[in-house]
Amino acid sequence: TQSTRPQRLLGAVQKNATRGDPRSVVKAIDEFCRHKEWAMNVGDEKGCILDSVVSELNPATVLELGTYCGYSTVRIASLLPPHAKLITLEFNPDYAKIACQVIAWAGLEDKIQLVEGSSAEWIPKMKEHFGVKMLDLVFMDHWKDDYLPDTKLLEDCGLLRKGSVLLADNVICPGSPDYLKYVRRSPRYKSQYFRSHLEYTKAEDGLEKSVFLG
Ligand SMILES: O=C(c1ccccc1)c1ccc(O)c(O)c1[N+](=O)[O-]
Ligand SMILES: [Mg+2]
Repeated sequence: TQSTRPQRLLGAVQKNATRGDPRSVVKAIDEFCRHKEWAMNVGDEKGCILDSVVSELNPATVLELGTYCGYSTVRIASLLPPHAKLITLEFNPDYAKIACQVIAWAGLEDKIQLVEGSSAEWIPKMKEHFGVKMLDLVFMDHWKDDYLPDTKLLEDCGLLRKGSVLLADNVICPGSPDYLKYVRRSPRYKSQYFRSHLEYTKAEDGLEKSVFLG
């Protein structure tokens, strides 16, 4: 039977990356997506912006919405301090199965908790089910129409504190106009746009970093 693109991406990791070396996993995926098959990872260019936000924040608790094949999951987790935790939610079971193996290849299972399900279902369970008190960083990279409702859900569930950072991928392409308007207009956020390009292409895209002011 035909393989899927995520399965081929995993194959490239297992062929070209070194077990236990997260940066080699990131590099193998970027090479595959740039030279073989495009895939919707945050990619190398926006990935460097992501790295700088994570390194500057040094978060203890990170929530990623939209795991896909685990590229940004591995990229973020490789920069976290020793006892920090990253919870990543993925709705698509086929993606989750691949991401689990990419995360294992990188040797980051101890830092990452991969949950299969919807953000709407799991955000309200963060505290009771994962023992999460507050989120220091939320990386939003799932369905673009869910960025805004999920942001309001994070607020309503009391998961954001003064200084919590929302970092949203694809605010231009494919775009999340309602989310962008909300965080840029709201007095409760200090928002900043990092201009870049859609992964592995010349199309404009960017990351929006929004600090919750409490
Ligand atoms: O929605 C798409 C998309 C739309 C159409 C075709 C392929 C992908 C997409 C494109 C780039 C992204 O970085 C990304 O995160 C997504 N996504 O699905 O979440
Ligand atoms: Mg994306």
